[in-house]
Amino acid sequence: MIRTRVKICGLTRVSDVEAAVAAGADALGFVFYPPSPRAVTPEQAARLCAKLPPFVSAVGLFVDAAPEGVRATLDQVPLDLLQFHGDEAPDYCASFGRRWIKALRMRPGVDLMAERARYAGGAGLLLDAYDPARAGGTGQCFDWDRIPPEIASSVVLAGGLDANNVAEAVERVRPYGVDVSGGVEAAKGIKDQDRINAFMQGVRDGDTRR
Ligand SMILES: O=C(O)c1ccccc1N[C@@H]1O[C@H](COP(=O)(O)O)[C@@H](O)[C@H]1O
Repeated sequence: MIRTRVKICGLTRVSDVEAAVAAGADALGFVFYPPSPRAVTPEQAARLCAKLPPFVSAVGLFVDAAPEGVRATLDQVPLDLLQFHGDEAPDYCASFGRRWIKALRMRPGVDLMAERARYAGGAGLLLDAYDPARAGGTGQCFDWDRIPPEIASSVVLAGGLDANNVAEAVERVRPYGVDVSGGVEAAKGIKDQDRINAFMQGVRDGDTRR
């Protein structure tokens, strides 16, 4: 059975990090985008990462950040992977000497095959809903049928996932991984252990059907 990887994003509290790890998350996301209600400082993120087990990855999320800001964050936080969620160019993404993924917001008309070729130097693509007013973390789904079947197994699916829809998402899309933020929260930036556990159960249910 294929095991869909899970990233839980937007962690701001040690207790939420512990709950996500205990539930079996593969990766934890830390938002370095000040306008987000889930934003953390490098100092906070360093504390949150301090007790991560060896096989759980720390992912840093940036949105069109100044390169010196990304570098300063990397000096303080042991990030395993960078997630670029804005309009960053491939050369920018590759300039930090760290593994990275590119988030693509599913704008009308986006050509995923062309974008995949454009960002081929990265570790993968994350697909999120498009909202012209917000950079991400919108809690909205997009039409999963827009994902070309030939790339589905390599993408991370995001956008509006929660315990109620993630099993269907995994079964239908068959992605490499899923990413969730709002769907496991009690309030913005405050995760809920029961929702995390229910989400993980949904992923496993989807895995048994994919
Ligand atoms: O979480 C945020 O606040 C955020 C801000 C700016 C860009 C991306 C953000 N989060 C990412 O958005 C997607 C979907 O989140 P949700 O599950 O719909 O709430 C996910 O990749 C988060 O990492």
